[in-house]
Amino acid sequence: MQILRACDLSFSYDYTLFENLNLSLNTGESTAILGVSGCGKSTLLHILSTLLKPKSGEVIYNEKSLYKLSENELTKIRRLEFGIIFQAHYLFKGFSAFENIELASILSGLNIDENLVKQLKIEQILNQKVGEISGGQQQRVSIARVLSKKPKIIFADEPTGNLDKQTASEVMDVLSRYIKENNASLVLVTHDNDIASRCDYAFRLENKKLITR
Ligand SMILES: Nc1ncnc2c1ncn2[C@@H]1O[C@H](COP(=O)(O)OP(=O)(O)OP(=O)(O)O)[C@@H](O)[C@H]1O
Repeated sequence: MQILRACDLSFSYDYTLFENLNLSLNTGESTAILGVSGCGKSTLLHILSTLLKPKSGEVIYNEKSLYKLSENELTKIRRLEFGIIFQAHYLFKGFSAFENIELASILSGLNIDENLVKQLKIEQILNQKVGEISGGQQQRVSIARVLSKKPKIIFADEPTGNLDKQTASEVMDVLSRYIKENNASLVLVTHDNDIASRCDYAFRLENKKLITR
């Protein structure tokens, strides 16, 4: 079932990044976006996930045109229904990994999922302050934090960017299982063809459009 649709999106800074771009995301499915550095992948992800208004076009989520909603309604969707995994993790550095994840599970009203913690291999570092763990460990904590609030769509910018091949593949197992079990959707930006191949659909942002890889 379709959960999000981008219709005729255009965006430019001092030059056009994309024009009349269309994309549809379905529940239970994953989509990868590839493309050369600087082509606008992160910008597109920001537009799809409520963070940046397009110059023209619409993003329709559950039949609502996102950028026609009030800032309050948009914030509510972003906080409760969307899970955004950034390249910069925006974790609270002075808090432990556990406390960072706990903040998100409070939003979902659920306990921290111990299986998720195990699958992401972060049990050993839960009590360490985020400022004292590695970039790859922070990346996995930020994924646990996002999944703990049980989002309906996950928007992930290079979710495996800091990870070795084996750990990257395990993180993809976790994300894939999450969307199947929760009938959620995943859209991720990556430079890694192997990661893109693990998704149900893969597109390349090229010549201001999304083309099938
Ligand atoms: N706030 C901004 N103001 C002006 N230009 C910007 C801004 N943010 C990004 N850009 C420019 O827009 C272009 C697209 O950036 P974006 O981060 O979307 O690319 P990307 O495809 O995700 O790149 P990468 O793969 O290197 O992460 C880049 O040339 C970037 O310098």
